[in-house]
Amino acid sequence: MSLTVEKIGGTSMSRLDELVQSLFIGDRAKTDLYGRVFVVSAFGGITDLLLEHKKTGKAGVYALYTSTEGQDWNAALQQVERAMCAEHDRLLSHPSDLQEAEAFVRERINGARNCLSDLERLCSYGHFRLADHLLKIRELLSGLGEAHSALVAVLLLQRAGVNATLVDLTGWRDQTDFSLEDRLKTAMDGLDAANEMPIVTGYAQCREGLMREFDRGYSEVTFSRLAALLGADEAIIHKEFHLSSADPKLVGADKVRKLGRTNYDVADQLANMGMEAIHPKAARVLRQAQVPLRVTNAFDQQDPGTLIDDQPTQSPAVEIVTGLDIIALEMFEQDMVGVKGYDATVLDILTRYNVRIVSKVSNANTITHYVDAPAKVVRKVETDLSTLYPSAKVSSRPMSIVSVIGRDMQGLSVLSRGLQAIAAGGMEAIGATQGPRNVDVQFILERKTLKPVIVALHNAFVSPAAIPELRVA
Ligand SMILES: Nc1ncnc2c1ncn2[C@@H]1O[C@H](COP(=O)(O)OP(=O)(O)O)[C@@H](O)[C@H]1O
Ligand SMILES: N[C@@H](CC(=O)OP(=O)(O)O)C(=O)O
Repeated sequence: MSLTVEKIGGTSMSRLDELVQSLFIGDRAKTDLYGRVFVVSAFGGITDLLLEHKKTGKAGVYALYTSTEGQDWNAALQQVERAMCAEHDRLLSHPSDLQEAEAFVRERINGARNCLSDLERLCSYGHFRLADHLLKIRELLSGLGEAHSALVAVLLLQRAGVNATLVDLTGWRDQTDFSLEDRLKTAMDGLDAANEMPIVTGYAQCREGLMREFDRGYSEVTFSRLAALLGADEAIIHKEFHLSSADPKLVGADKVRKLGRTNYDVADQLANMGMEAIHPKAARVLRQAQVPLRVTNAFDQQDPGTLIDDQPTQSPAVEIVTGLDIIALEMFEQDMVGVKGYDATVLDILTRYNVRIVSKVSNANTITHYVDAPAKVVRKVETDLSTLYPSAKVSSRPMSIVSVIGRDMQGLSVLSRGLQAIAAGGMEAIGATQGPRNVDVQFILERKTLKPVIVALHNAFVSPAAIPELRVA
């Protein structure tokens, strides 16, 4: 029997009703239903409400609870409860399923609320510090989202006649101290994948702390570790769209092309640009276990999607254009020339505030980091730098970055052609960089031009009108 481990992301989970009749069942014979283990994310937007919004940073329950300003986390938790119930009310129809899902949400949300209130009370005494428990709280809250979506999927599938089994790795009321590997092994032990369909929570409670090691996007880590552990024939990530030459929502679903084939190098560049084809740490696990990875469109299961492996391409080409808003953090110091240590100090401070660096440039007296972090955090970095280097000019500015990416773009003059395409669209690049490895070219822009520049570069390099050697066949 072949075995696949398959992950469904949050955006697709919210369309679970469509997936039951296509991805999960489709036109499969009864026996072909099995041999597939599904790892599921929380419904779209739920983890954002539980923790903080992944893109905007807007505070969720976790961020409110841990802020020092005494904010109303309880109201936010009620909002999560309402959002979860709205999801399963929309998806389930059988009264007993609805009842079960509602009771489940109530039990877990009340449990979490009690934990948070008790801890708050405890920490009002000097001996107990909230700071010692931050990670535990983050883990506790995260698990609620995946436990709920997995249960709803199981209820829907069982109602459709599938022998689906809930595999809850969230450690709810479980005292055992498992490593991730042991939690996965124990949960899978005794399951008969040939005759049942395990629906596994993308969050797994473990000694290492999934959130500490991997933070958001953690369900891909659970997915990859499970695929490696079970020696899966293939690991498959189902997404809302095919992995495409640009965001279909931005450029138009009819204008983008499916990648079809790419490699982990490109996947890493995408992750760096915040467009996670796969969590980089999950990619490494699959690479090492030699499990092939496929990214498909959850709603187009006739199509094999995109295979990601370690192979270089035969012919240079542009594969994808993607971008994001960043902040340019600049330190100008006349005395920097020829003196070592400035860079290391900036890095130390950025690390301390957990600021994600997307790219950087430096010259004789200026170091600029293009970072993906809330403005509030960047301001703290600026203050620390100004205190350490009183004669330096430290500043930050909102900007955007667009990257043109391909396994090999040797000889394609992407930098100069890209600048021409931007200028031809009446826009301007503030900066541009190309490394000697020829896998990406980055353009730095004013924020208002992010979207039109992605469209312009996609037109120039990928659309049917683009010069043939620039795009993937
Ligand atoms: N190059 C791209 N190919 C496909 N989707 C993309 C691309 N760039 C951005 N997206 C966007 O990514 C969004 C999230 O999709 P998906 O990865 O399925 O979410 P999730 O993390 O919930 O699985 C989609 O709505 C799509 O608009
Ligand atoms: N729900 C979690 C885990 C995850 O991986 O989600 P997604 O597959 O939707 O990116 C998050 O938002 O971080």
